[in-house]
Amino acid sequence: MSIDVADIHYAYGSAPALRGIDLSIQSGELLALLGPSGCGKTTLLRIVAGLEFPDRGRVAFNGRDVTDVSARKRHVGFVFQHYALFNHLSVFENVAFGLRVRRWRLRPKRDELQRKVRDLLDLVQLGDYAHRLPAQLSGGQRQRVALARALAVEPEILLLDEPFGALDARVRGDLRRWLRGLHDRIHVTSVFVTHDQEEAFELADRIAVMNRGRIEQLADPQTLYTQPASPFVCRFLGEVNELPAALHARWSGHADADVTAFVRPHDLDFSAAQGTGVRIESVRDLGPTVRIEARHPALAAPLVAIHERGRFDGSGLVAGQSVAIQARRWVLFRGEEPVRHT
Ligand SMILES: Nc1ncnc2c1ncn2[C@@H]1O[C@H](COP(=O)(O)OP(=O)(O)OP(=O)(O)O)[C@@H](O)[C@H]1O
Repeated sequence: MSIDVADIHYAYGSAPALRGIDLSIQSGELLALLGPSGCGKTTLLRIVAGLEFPDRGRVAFNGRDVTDVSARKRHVGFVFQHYALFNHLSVFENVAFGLRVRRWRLRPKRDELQRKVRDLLDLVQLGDYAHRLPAQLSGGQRQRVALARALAVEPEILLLDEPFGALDARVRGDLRRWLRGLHDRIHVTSVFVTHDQEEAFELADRIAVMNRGRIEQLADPQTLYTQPASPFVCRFLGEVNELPAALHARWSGHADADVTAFVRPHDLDFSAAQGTGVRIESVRDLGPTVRIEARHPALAAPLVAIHERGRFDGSGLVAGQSVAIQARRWVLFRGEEPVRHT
């Protein structure tokens, strides 16, 4: 089922949270809403769900206007960061709950309900845990129960709000790969909220980067990374060096004084060279890579390069060494506007 959101505005009292959101999500797509805390991700998700109603704008599912339709009638499944499973009910009963409370016409018969819940538990790989209580599960297992419960009513849209936010990094990584695999099998149109760019990149078909109630850019991960639409998007996607015109003119061919080159640490190279005025301040061993910070007399912030270990070993780069800098890739901005490569 496709989702179309048009010109959505929403304010909490007099404080605007969404300021003109347009977004089209294709049927079967997995879309991430990515952005810093407070940018409006959750509010937008709740409007799609029907838990909030916009001050202005429309929401449509498969072309049908649902702006004024209640959450109950929108047939969407939800998973939240702290999903309130019923602690006194078994895993099986938690998943069955959504089916038991359906209107009697839609409520499955006993055998069918058993089969359905079993199938769902197998789908989330918890078939052997049906009789356990939530307290006897790990955090990751609990989130999978929450997902099975959301899927039980066969939603055509699945909405996930930081579903793995409360879990440790390792489990998060495992669960998001698992969720991606699940989505590839069941293809339910899904929207998930995250402030973690790595999570968005690994999971999503497309990512909407939000900032202060607006979408700054909507694109697939690769386009977002290689052609960020604004300095904000570029900074939000990870650490980046910002080099003024005079410094990068040599590589970029842009002598334009207003242009700034944004260079990722792994696209910046340092090499030992005398008399450049750029000095290494610190070298930090990160295992497979080495993080090197250098001080340029014209820049307030240190320049950061990340070198692969193979390239670093034997390079003679140590604290105090004077270095030449070279960028392999960059994106240019003139103020807030991207400058396209010619
Ligand atoms: N119930 C509320 N009452 C008043 N203001 C609210 C309420 N909920 C959210 N806001 C404000 O609306 C803005 C958007 O909030 P929202 O929760 O949508 O952001 P978010 O991007 O999901 O943030 P986070 O990543 O921290 O959850 C924020 O400035 C927030 O302070």
